Amino acid sequence: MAVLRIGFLGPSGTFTAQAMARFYSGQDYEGVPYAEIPELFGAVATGEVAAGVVPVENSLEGSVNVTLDLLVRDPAVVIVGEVILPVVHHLLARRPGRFTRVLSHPHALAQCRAFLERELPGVVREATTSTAEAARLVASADESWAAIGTEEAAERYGLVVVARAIQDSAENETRFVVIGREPASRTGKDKTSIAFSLRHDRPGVLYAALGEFARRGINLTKIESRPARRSIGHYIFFIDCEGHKEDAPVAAALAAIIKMSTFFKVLGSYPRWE
Ligand SMILES: O=C(O)C(=O)Cc1ccccc1
Repeated sequence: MAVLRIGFLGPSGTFTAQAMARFYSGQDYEGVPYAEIPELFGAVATGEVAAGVVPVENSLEGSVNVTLDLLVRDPAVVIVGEVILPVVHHLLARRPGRFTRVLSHPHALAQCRAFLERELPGVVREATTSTAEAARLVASADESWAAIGTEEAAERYGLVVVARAIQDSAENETRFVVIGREPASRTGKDKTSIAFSLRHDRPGVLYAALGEFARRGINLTKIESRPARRSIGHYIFFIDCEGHKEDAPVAAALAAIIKMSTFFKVLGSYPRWE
């Protein structure tokens, strides 16, 4: 049988690669790196890869907006799984010394803000598409450049760890989603993600929408609003709740919310990460 091809935010050595390894542990798969999240969604949509792993939210920095926007807009892609991982950042360089520039994914730079202000004041911060891409670039740049990333990236690109665990909070966690084309089957320990926009025609519509979950005793694990990419005042709400969309209480709550919405999409029902 052909090996399962799984796309991930690459190159090798990213946190997303760690998430993929956890999700697919024990399975025969080949990781296919993509430098950009939109490219990876495209590869899943066309079937170039069987599934893909992308970061979606971080406990310090919040959502990865591009992932949320693509989950809403891409009609071919659904969430089929999730992975939550602790994230530990290291400062990587060709050798210890004085640095003039530090490269990383914008979320990694933000998660290490206190360290950078304290230890590397005035050093230029440069955003890259991933932490491993930063390490890859630093490996062939001037010795005064450093990257923030994983230990795997240091090994892979021939860098050393010059400062360990530099993130602002020890509790830093990132949630990744696994995306595919076919919905995941029900396991009994599932979660459902939805996105919707509410009618503006009466007061209290968000309250009413939340009430559909509350009065059925359905636990919410996330709520967030994003601009609907129209004028100010138009939002898309993202809600994750416990249960599968085919469980009777969840199905009834979703049916009620559809009636209040101008836009509604189930992003996926999938096994909860425990
Ligand atoms: O760049 C990476 O390594 C990623 O996988 C994205 C990311 C960046 C920062 C924290 C968690 C995930």
